[in-house]
Amino acid sequence: MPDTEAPDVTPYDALLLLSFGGPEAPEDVVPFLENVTRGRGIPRERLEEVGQHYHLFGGRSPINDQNRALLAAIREDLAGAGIDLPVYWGNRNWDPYLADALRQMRDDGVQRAAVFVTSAYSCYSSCRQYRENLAEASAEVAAEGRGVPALDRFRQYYNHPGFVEPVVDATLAALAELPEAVRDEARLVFVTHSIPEAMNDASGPGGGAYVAQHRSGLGAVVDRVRQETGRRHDHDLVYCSRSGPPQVPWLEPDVNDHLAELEKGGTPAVVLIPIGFVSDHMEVIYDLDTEALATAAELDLPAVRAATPGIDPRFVAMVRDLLVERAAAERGEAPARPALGSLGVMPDRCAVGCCANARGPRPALGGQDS
Ligand SMILES: CC1=C(CCC(=O)O)c2cc3nc(cc4[nH]c(cc5[nH]c(cc1n2)c(C)c5CCC(=O)O)c(CCC(=O)O)c4C)C(CCC(=O)O)=C3C
Ligand SMILES: [Fe+2]
Repeated sequence: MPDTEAPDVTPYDALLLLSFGGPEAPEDVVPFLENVTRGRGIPRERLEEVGQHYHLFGGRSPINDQNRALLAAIREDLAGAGIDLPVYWGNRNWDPYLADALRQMRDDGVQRAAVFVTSAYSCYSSCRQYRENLAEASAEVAAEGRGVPALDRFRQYYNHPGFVEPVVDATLAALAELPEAVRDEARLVFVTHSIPEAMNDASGPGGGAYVAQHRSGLGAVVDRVRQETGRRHDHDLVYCSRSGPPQVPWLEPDVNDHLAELEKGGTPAVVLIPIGFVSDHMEVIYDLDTEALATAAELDLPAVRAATPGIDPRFVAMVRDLLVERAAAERGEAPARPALGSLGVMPDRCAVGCCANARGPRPALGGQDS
């Protein structure tokens, strides 16, 4: 970039990619599931079933390779913008673990890092739990007596144009794959991870943010699709990957049940849009591509699954935009904060009590009280 100056990322001297992690070999599957579900009361049968999903794909989750690709793309994007910043990667549930990433950062002399989490929405699982992970790993590394970098987690980005625009294009591409005769009447079925109703009720600063954010974000997608096609497609928000004991209510309807209802009601075709996922996780390749598409085929309902953002250049550039935005804010400036839809921008630091942990308060970084 000869003519433009590199954006200022002071006070940051590193970027950290924080993700879920996944098994990479058959022998990893059980220990991985134990890490995920420790103390979360998930029935044995559900764990065995989910283990089978992983074994169907050779015991290897796609998520770590997707994060390796994202890491490479972020590094390339930052370098292309003239930003010279090391990028680290750590997971909640599998190697490379978050605490090891923080140790490496400490050893490399990192003082203050910005944190990008591979999860776009507010709820305990997708937001506060990561903030607890940051607090716990920081405390673990700090206890070694050689310091630990300060960590600032980015705001939620479900409504950032860099997330929404790739979903719009993926929806248009999926519509184009449907037979022309049914394309105009195709229903847009947005899918996200189910969570317990109580977790949704406690999500965000005022409660209910998980569902509200999905509705607002998918509304922006539907509007943009209409601009491109001239049609406002009927649409729904439905759920996949329900877990937990049967007596605990989770968000419904399940995507498979919903497809059966749509078919009964005469819907001629559907596009499945995994709006809750930033890349093709196991939930996408198993719950949607394997299970839901099989349900649609049984129903004789034409269905196409839209792509996730993955390493779309706009999604990758969004990470840089969030970095530059947050750096400016931390320097006391008032940066532009792009956001689509009706709900506005989420704060850089979560409100006190936001996305409460059902099992009681635990230390969490990135809050107004941390
Ligand atoms: C909201 C949400 C996201 C989206 C936000 C984000 O991306 O973080 C997400 C992502 C993911 N969830 C994943 C995997 C699992 N989630 C589980 C369990 C659970 N998820 C929950 C919620 C979420 N999960 C909840 C409320 C539970 C019940 C237990 C608990 O209350 O904690 C279980 C245990 C078995 C089961 O119960 O199904 C597994 C194996 C993977 C990796 C996939 C891969 O390998 O590609 C990813 C990206
Ligand atoms: Fe999950």
